[in-house]
Amino acid sequence: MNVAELIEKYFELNDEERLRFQILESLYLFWNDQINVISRKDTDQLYERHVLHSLGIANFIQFQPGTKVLDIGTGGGFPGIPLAIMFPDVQFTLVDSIGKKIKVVNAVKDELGLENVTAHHQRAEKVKGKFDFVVSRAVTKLKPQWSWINKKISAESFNILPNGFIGLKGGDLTDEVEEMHLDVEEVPLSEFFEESFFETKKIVYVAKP
Ligand SMILES: C[S@@+](CC[C@H](N)C(=O)[O-])C[C@H]1O[C@@H](n2cnc3c(N)ncnc32)[C@H](O)[C@@H]1O
Repeated sequence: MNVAELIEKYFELNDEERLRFQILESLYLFWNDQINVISRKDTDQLYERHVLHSLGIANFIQFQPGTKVLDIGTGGGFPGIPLAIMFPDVQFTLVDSIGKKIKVVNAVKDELGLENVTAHHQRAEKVKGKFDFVVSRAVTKLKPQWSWINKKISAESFNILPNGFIGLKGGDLTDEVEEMHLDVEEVPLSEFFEESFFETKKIVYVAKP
């Protein structure tokens, strides 16, 4: 199954989106040789393990045009870059505390001509401004992430779900969820995607109280 087929199994793509997703592979192969942003054993699984995984969020919520999304600990741009391809009218801010990863994000963004992405070498705790949603994948436990970002989530919601945090996580989350002392919605990605990789993967959603 080629790239477009894997993504188009689940999402309708227009020509521009399809082309951008196709170009991603050569961009990440080139950049990953120089700066390790995705595990080298995973590069042949880029579309399933990184792109489709990131797009789990697009199955959970269709962001409205004008939504502002912050991706904390984006690494080489996950989930921010695939989401920015899928939602061209949504503004994405991608941050990571490691500068060379942001160099890769900026190169990918420029090659794809993604005008809805800005990327900064910055710690999540230091980001200024307000966002409708904060997203992340594989950064740290929920509680510290929530403490970094909860005051950066705007109180006025205009999407189908209240503003909040949407994370991509794996494994047993019982302890992490308990220590949050807030409602945490857990949605298995196997509800959306049939590939076995997603059997243990989840979306976690915390609405701003
Ligand atoms: C395991 S990587 C995941 C990268 C990417 N989200 C992905 O799924 O491919 C975790 C990333 O979080 C970044 N990170 C950790 N703590 C951070 C913080 N306080 N602020 C910004 N980035 C942070 C690290 O530099 C690293 O790039």
